[in-house]
Amino acid sequence: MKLDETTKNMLVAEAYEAQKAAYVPYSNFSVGAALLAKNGTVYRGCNIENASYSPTNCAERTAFFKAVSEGVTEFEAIAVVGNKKGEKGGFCAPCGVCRQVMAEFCDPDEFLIILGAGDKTSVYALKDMLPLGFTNENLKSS
Ligand SMILES: O=c1ccn([C@H]2C[C@H](O)[C@@H](CO)O2)c(=O)[nH]1
Ligand SMILES: [Zn+2]
Repeated sequence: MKLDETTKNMLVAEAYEAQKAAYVPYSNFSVGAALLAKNGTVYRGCNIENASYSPTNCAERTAFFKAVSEGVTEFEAIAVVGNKKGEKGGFCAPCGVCRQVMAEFCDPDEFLIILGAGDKTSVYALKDMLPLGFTNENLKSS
C-alpha cells in the first residue's frame, strides 16, 4: 500500500495523542501507537507497565488488541512514537513481540510501520522488520 503524506502525518499525530496516556512509572519511557484499520478506524494504544514488570504491554500491542477485541482484524499501517518523559528521543522501533503480533494479522508486503520523531518519519514494510517470521503458514501441513 502507498501511504499518502496526509494519512502518514495524521497517524503520527494520533500516536502522539496516544502517548499521553502511557502508564510508565518504572521506565519513564512513554510510547504511543496509532493503528489504521482497513475500514478507516484508527485505534490508539499506549504502553502500560506493571510493578511485576513482565505483564507490561507495549503501545503497539495495546492498539492491536483493542482492535481485534472489537472484531477488527484487517490493517493498513501503524505509527509509533516513543521517548523518555521530558526528552525528545529518536525513532522507537517496535520490539520483537509486537512485530510477531503484527505478523499474525498483517500482510508482510503491504503492512507499513511508520516511525515518528518530531517532524521526522521513516516508513518500513513489515517484511523488512520481521524477515523470515514464523506465521500460520508454518503450521500448515506440507
Ligand atoms: O516499541 C516499543 C518499545 C518499548 N515499549 C515500552 C515497553 C516498556 O513499557 C517501555 C520500556 O521498554 O517501553 C513499547 O511500548 N513499544
Ligand atoms: Zn513491543
